[in-house]
Amino acid sequence: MTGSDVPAEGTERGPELTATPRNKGVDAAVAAARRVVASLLHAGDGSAAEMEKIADQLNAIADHLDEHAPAVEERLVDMWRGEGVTRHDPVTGPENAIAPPLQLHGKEDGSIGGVVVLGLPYQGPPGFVHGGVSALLLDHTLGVANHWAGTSGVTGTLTLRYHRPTPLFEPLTVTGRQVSVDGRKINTVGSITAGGKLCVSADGLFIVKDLPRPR
Ligand SMILES: CCCCCCCC/C=C\CCCCCCCC(=O)SCCNC(=O)CCNC(=O)[C@H](O)C(C)(C)COP(=O)(O)OP(=O)(O)OC[C@H]1O[C@@H](n2cnc3c(N)ncnc32)[C@H](O)[C@@H]1OP(=O)(O)O
Repeated sequence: MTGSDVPAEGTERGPELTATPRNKGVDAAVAAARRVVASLLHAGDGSAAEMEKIADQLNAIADHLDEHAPAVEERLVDMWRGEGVTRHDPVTGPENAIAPPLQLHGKEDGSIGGVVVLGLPYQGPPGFVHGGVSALLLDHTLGVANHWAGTSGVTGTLTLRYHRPTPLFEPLTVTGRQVSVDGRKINTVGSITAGGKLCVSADGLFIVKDLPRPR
């Protein structure tokens, strides 16, 4: 989604809970990489594009990046710097080309939400979003909803109901809300809707567990 789009009903903007992609540095390179992933899939094997040359060019880019990368241990510490939002996760991370990315905002009623459009790389059934991708979006969104509510945990059980196929190429509203905390057990719910219609609902049991950030 771009900044000029109007958020869908029920996702009025509140505090940002996820990193805002920058239009420079690694974020810009990652945005280009996302575009390459989608373009390759769109082109397909029947494309007249010079794929061998493209493979060489992409490998040269990866070689250059690897040559200048820090050690993984160092990078892990860097990724988890601070206590707030992450920039590397596979759902919202502007540094992660796998992330759509979804941007989430906290709302006054304690819930969170965001709007995202998914393209061909996220396809499951013909023209629709892969069920596992919906699960990824919801697992993370419920996790961030817990963070927003003040008690975080790891996913113990995530139950999903797929009510109707989730469309590609249309704005999807993803929401999450912490319902209750009982000792270490956190109950959290969420949904994905398209055009006001419920596509997927999620019910999660998260367990409070201290996983220290790498330092
Ligand atoms: C993630 C936090 C990060 C914080 C960072 C903050 C930044 C904020 C920014 C952004 C938010 C990030 C958002 C991320 C979201 C992504 C979430 C994920 O992908 S999490 C990865 C997938 N999940 C795992 O890998 C868990 C693996 N499982 C375990 O580690 C354990 O099994 C664990 C902790 C779930 C339970 O183990 P035990 O030994 O600590 O606790 P026991 O004693 O077994 O259970 C405690 C109680 O909970 C129930 N329980 C445990 N597991 C259950 C389960 N799977 N389902 C139902 N109940 C369960 C038990 O029956 C017990 O209940 P009784 O007290 O007896 O009533």
